[in-house]
Amino acid sequence: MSRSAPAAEAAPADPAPGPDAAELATLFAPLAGHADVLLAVSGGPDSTALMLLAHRWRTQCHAATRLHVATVDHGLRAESRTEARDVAALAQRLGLPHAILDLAAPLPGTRLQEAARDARYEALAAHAQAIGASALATAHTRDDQAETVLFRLMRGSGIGGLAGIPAVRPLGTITLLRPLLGRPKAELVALCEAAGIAFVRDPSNSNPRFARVRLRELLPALAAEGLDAAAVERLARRMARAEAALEAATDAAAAALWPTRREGEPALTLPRAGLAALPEEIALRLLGRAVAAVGTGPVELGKLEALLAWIAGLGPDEQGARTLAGAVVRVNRRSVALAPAPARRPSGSTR
Ligand SMILES: Nc1ncnc2c1ncn2[C@@H]1O[C@H](COP(=O)(O)OP(=O)(O)OP(=O)(O)O)[C@@H](O)[C@H]1O
Repeated sequence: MSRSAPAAEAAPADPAPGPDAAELATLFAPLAGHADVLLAVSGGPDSTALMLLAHRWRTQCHAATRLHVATVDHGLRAESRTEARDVAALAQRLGLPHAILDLAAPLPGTRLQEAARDARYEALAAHAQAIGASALATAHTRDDQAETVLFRLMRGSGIGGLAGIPAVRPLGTITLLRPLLGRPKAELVALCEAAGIAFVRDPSNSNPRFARVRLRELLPALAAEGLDAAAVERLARRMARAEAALEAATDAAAAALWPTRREGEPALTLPRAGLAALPEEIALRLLGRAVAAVGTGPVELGKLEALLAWIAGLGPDEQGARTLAGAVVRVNRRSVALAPAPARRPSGSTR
């Protein structure tokens, strides 16, 4: 990584530009309900700004929440330890406890970015629990939100995926918070610079080997056509609203069609006519839940669409069976029955 400015002994400038006390109180309101919050700080500009702003919020708004900081050292680059120690030094100057976390196991050679992210969240969540923090805060920005939504659009995501990164979500037994999700990255970079704080720039963020990086390079051209981060974030908010309504409608359909189904039951049966009578989007979601409940987990939307189209295309007296994501789906005149697929099946046999 390259540093934006010398990792000097510069004390954070005060008073610094950025949100005032009232804005800080709004931004960090989701943290206020937790006695202890762990801040995930990589040393990049966004998370360095998160640490500065959260500290300012605590002091200026007299918040009672105790802040802790952790940096995950993935051990992938020679400089990573020094960078983690620089974050530790800044945290110390702010009076915040800091920990450097190593990964539990070496990372695989494939899907490195995804594997690193999963391992990072695991390490951060485990540390949060160990220190008694009930929430973990990351520094995702409006730019991250826009990038995620466009990336998912490119990958054929449905409404849920286009809802983007949630500002609050459960992470095991703790809560994951993203208080800066509505703020532009440029503002956070400017804030660090104005405060005289050095930050690191991860070279993997500009490595065109990664699809996300190639997409990021297209963003200025899209913004010039009006599809900027604010527009994408608005789309994500609307999608999140639609997603919540559709999930509620699916809950209602599930309650009507499986009123007696208990958690952990190995097989379930949906009335074929009841499924056919639902709006297609709700039928897809219900079928997706059913497959995930008896099979091996979430199903790709395209495969689910193909399954529903196959069911809908069967004549009233026709029957058949298909296997999807570890679930066998058997259709007869009256019902669509789902059961776990046997662990190993002879190839081609789905009946
Ligand atoms: N090495 C690290 N140590 C601590 N926190 C980190 C580290 N890397 C990232 N984070 C946290 O995660 C946030 C998002 O980082 P980044 O955008 O690089 O992650 P990502 O791989 O895109 O993961 P996500 O799926 O969470 O978006 C950062 O702002 C920071 O809060």
